[in-house]
Amino acid sequence: MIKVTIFGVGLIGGSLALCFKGKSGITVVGHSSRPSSVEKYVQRGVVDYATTSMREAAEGADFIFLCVPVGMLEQYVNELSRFNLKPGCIITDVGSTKASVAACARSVQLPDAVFIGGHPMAGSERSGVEAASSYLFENAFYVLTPDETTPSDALERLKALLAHTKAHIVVVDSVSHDEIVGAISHLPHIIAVALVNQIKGYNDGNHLYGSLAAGGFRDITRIAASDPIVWRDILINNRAVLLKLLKDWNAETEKFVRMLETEDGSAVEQAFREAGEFRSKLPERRKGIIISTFDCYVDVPDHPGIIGKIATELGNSGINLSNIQIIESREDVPGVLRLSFRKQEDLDKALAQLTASGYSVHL
Ligand SMILES: NC(=O)C1=CN([C@@H]2O[C@H](COP(=O)(O)OP(=O)(O)OC[C@H]3O[C@@H](n4cnc5c(N)ncnc54)[C@H](O)[C@@H]3O)[C@@H](O)[C@H]2O)C=CC1
Ligand SMILES: O=C(O)C(=O)Cc1ccc(O)cc1
Repeated sequence: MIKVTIFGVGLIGGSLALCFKGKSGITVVGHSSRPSSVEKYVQRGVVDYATTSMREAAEGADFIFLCVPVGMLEQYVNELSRFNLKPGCIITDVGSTKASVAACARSVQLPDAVFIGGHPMAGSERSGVEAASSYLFENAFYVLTPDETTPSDALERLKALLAHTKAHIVVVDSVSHDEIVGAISHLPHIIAVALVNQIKGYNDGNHLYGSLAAGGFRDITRIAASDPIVWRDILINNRAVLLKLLKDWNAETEKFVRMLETEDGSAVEQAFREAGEFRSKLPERRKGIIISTFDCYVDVPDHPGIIGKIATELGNSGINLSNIQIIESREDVPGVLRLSFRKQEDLDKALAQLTASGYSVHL
């Protein structure tokens, strides 16, 4: 039996557990310091076994995944170094930053064990085991950050296990990882939060800002709803990279200030043209780090059970719904449901199915 231990069975740890559980020869063990969480993991069928004992979870494990907030990773690595780990045990993490945990693992004596940093570049603004899904990493990139001391057979064993996630493995050095992911994920999260808070300030004076900000504004700021603790740790940990990126960001917004002050319409045009051109070349079909959803809106009569009815109808037709939400902003119809899908194909199927069942559906 291969024992895979997960510390921090939340969105990412829970999703990994679901990818491995039930696969032949694998037993998944979850750890939490809270007894009520341990019970919940087993009840929900996310792990085969769960314990509040770090030692029991770690000892005998072939693979250990650290899936806790970035600020806790070093503490966990230090703690693991005090246990009798199984010879050949692979310790990996899923933190959104890689350089500091790699440096910590290098400085700590981990007899018989090998540390290889990791970062599944998929997730969502949701958190906790309730949001975990075995499909989360499918077709996404999964970065591994081995260094020159990493034994190649250990890297291959980790890659073989991660094949269960159906993600595409990419090997990058930890410092480059933090620079690139800082730019494409951490900076956008800061911008989304700053933008929402800017509008929140205006809304305190006039509530029309919030009312009219539905739709597109909600979409581009979805990631502003991400977990505050997880993001506190990521931003503080990657602060050196982010301070440089924020300076560059200020320079970009300054360019717009100057274009508007000087009424330079052709410079505005050029900025949109350049951005559009680069954006059109970005890979479209691979799941990116910031995941888009494919949405449609359904007018629904205001009666109990309607959400369940629609969800069941889609489920029975094999259509994977990723989110369902009641929208209150439209007053001209009895009720509107926003249905979100991860794939265009599922959205297309849902449109056909619900229209055939007599619902009024719009994009
Ligand atoms: N949220 C996302 O989309 C992604 C997150 N990550 C990384 O994965 C790790 C876990 O993030 P999520 O699964 O999103 O978070 P989560 O909040 O869903 O899960 C965190 C887990 O760590 C446990 N934990 C242990 N000590 C904790 C402490 N001191 N404070 C808070 N929680 C503690 C929690 O009980 C929970 O089970 C983080 O390092 C994050 O940077 C990586 C890829 C995507
Ligand atoms: O919700 C989204 O689209 C994200 O951006 C999720 C995410 C959060 C943190 C990561 O390190 C990787 C992906």
